[in-house]
Amino acid sequence: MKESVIKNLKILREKGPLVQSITNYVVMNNTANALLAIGASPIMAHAKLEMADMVKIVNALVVNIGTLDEFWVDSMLLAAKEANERNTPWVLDPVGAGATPYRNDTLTRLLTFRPTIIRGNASEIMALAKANVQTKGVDSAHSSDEALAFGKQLSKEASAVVCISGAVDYVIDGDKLTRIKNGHELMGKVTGMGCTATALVAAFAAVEPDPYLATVAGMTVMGLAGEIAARKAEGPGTLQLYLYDALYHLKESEVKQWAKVEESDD
Ligand SMILES: Nc1ncnc2c1ncn2[C@@H]1O[C@H](COP(=O)(O)OP(=O)(O)O)[C@@H](O)[C@H]1O
Ligand SMILES: Cc1ncsc1CCOP(=O)(O)O
Ligand SMILES: [Mg+2]
Repeated sequence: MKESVIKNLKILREKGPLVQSITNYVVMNNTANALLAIGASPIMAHAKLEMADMVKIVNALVVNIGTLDEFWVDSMLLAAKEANERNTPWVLDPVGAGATPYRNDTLTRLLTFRPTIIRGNASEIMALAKANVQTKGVDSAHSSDEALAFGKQLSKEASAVVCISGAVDYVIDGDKLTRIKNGHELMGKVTGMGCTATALVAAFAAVEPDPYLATVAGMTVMGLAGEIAARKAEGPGTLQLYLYDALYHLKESEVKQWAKVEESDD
């Protein structure tokens, strides 16, 4: 697993894939900068009139429903449909799933276009798997351990790779499971860390044909960069800044030494 992360980081930096995001107002700048820092090329685009043309030229797509509205939802559906038809990998970030019926209905419609990967926090994954949970807006009210069974169910039902993020990140592909124990609790104090993880996962999916390996690579790199940034940070503000530097400078030797990635049978 570690070797695959290292290989994919090298390929990503060589290829500089183009990643489109239809994402929320809160994180547009942060996720674009994180994509640049890791070596990808970001484009944020949500106009309905350019959607089909845009999806044709990108290497991966993020659909993040964080600040959805009726105009954006139309664009999201168009983009997801186009990506599905073209076999372009697309990653769904179900921000705030379970918070309102509008979010849940939109997610049900998006799922019909078969996301390649779904990355959410524990409450969001539980809500998507139809657990009867009350979520706390965009933040998780559950641990990733609590969501594991629901993540497995969702992966099978949606035929997608599912990532449940949290203190431990789980990456699930049907019966396959990887645990990633990197990251830092200060990451929970900066908005957009999950959205950034999703964007990185999309960048890896643009260069790695196996979405399971791409998700493991994206989440490992995010966790490591968060951990490295937290060593220098004095609080949430500096954590955000140091995260870009950590992504930019992340070395093969650091992945080898510090990645805590385990594939397991349960
Ligand atoms: N307590 C924690 N310890 C280590 N890493 C964490 C912790 N909480 C969040 N992270 C990391 O922060 C990133 C965002 O995860 P999360 O907070 O679950 O998503 P979201 O921002 O969508 O709620 C992931 O890379 C995750 O591993
Ligand atoms: C605060 C907020 N409100 C709508 S989207 C958003 C950002 C959520 O980002 P993340 O899920 O990565 O913390
Ligand atoms: Mg989130």
